[in-house]
Amino acid sequence: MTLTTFALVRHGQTDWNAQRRLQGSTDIPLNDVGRGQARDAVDVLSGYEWDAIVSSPLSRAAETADLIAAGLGVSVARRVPELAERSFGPAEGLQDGPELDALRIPGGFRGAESEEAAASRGLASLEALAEEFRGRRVLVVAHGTLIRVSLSRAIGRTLQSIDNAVLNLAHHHAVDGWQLEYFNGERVVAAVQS
Ligand SMILES: O=C(O)[C@@H](CO)OP(=O)(O)O
Repeated sequence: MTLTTFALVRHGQTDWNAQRRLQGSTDIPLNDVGRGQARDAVDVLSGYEWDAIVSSPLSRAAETADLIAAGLGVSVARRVPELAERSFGPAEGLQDGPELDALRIPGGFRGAESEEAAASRGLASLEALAEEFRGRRVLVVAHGTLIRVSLSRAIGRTLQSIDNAVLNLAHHHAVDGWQLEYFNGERVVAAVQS
C-alpha cells in the first residue's frame, strides 16, 4: 500500500489564543504573532516537497495556509469544511474559570459538538485526502482539538504510524494525553492509510 504523507499544521496565534479564550467555530483572525509564525513555518517546511495544501475554512487556518502556500510557491488546493475546529457552543469566547466550569459536562461542554462527531468528520476528511493524494505529500492546516481528536481516533482504527505528527504553531497544548509539539525541525509527518 502506498502511503500518503501528511504534515498536520496547527494555525498560528490569534488574540483569543493569546488570551486563552476558546474559539471553536468562532472565526477569529490571526494576530501579528500568528502571521509571523506562519511565515517562520515556511523555513521549516521548505525542506520538503509538498504536492498540495488544504485547510480548514476558518480564517485563522486559511490565512496560515495562504501564507505558507505563498512562501512555498504551492497553490492552496481548497478549504475543507470538515477540518473546521470542533464547535464548543456557548463555551466559545470563555477562558478557564467558573463560567466555563458551569458549562462542563462529561466529554465536553453543554451545547458543544461531541468529540465523537468532530473526530469522525476530521478523520473522514483525512482519509479522503489520503485516497485523493495517494503516495503524495499534503500539508493540512487545521486546529488543535480537531487534529488531536482525529488522530486519536485514527490510532484506534487506521493510523499506521505517527512520526512527530503535529506542527503546533501557536503553543504547546496537551489534551487527553496528546501532546501537540512545536515543530522541532525533524520529520513532521503522520502516515495515514485508508
Ligand atoms: O478553538 C480553540 O480555541 C482551540 C481549542 O483546541 O483550537 P485552535 O486554537 O487550534 O482553533
